[in-house]
Amino acid sequence: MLKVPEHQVAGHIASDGKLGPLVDDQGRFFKPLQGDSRGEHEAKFYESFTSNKKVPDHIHRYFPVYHGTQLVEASDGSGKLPHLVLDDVVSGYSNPSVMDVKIGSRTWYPDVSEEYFKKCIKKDRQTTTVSLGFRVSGFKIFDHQESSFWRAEKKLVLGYNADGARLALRKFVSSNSPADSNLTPNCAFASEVYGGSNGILAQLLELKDWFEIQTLYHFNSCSILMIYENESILMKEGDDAPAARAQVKLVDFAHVLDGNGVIDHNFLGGLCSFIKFIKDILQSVDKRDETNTSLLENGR
Ligand SMILES: O=P(O)(O)O[C@@H]1[C@@H](OP(=O)(O)O)[C@H](OP(=O)(O)O)[C@H](O)[C@H](OP(=O)(O)O)[C@H]1OP(=O)(O)O
Ligand SMILES: Nc1ncnc2c1ncn2[C@@H]1O[C@H](COP(=O)(O)OP(=O)(O)O)[C@@H](O)[C@H]1O
Repeated sequence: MLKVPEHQVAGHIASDGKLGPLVDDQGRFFKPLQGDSRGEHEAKFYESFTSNKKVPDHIHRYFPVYHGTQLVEASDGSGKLPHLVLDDVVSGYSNPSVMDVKIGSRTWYPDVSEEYFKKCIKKDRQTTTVSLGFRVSGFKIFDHQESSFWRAEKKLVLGYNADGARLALRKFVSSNSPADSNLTPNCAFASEVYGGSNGILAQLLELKDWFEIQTLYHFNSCSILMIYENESILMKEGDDAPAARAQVKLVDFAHVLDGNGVIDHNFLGGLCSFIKFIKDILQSVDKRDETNTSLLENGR
């Protein structure tokens, strides 16, 4: 039995009879092949990428595993439609916080129609795509006060300026109430989620190393998904298991082009800018912790 994904944070959503992705209870994510040949294009990308021996093994883990296409009942009631069958990257999590960040300082690319170009550039200018090289597309976090999920409103997210994006990235790793806009995010989970040898920053840096040299694909309009587990994060003490299980995944390959021997400077530039935001948060948290420690040591 397929159902609407509980943890989807952006893109086309299968609610109110609309066409969107579905999930099963076996950890599979079914994304309907979009019209305008975008769906076939995405399927072709997955086929090429999956079998591409030039892509290093350690890079494959940043992409959802692809299981081909399958005809399944579409969410909009229009009957059976072909869907991409992917691993559901959040299926192993009980209470995942998830954020979708679209990378690049432009979402259009050479040879698109004038109409598509205009649509993209308008959105790129209205959001932080042009100014920062990335935009937050959507996120949901676990509200530890309410023991329920809190979802950022799409309209507000798409209206973020640089400060808004920075605040969202801090909020994403905070334990204080996300619903209260007067509270300064405490970044309680920053070190655990963004930092450490397996954290988000380490994964982004590994991806950056590859993007600095890869000339196989140009990842136009593609997103980074950040995921972490909340279930055990607050009761981690004394437990050696990595509580946060922070993960970076790349999704949405409807607009990927052949790299033709040229690095993907649009994605790489955006990724570097995004990394700087994450580093700054970690630095500010380290500084705060140092100050608190020295205050404690001085008995104040
Ligand atoms: O439909 P919209 O206006 O919400 O735009 C979609 C975008 O939503 P946004 O408003 O930027 O969050 C959406 O962005 P997200 O996936 O939400 O980041 C995509 O850009 C989508 O195009 P495609 O599936 O990548 O070809 C976009 O879909 P198309 O309009 O290009 O079909
Ligand atoms: N393999 C996956 N597993 C789990 N969730 C996914 C997966 N792929 C996408 N998603 C969710 O769906 C959202 C939209 O995906 P995306 O591929 O960008 O769709 P669209 O083409 O409609 O924009 C993402 O923000 C994420 O929340």
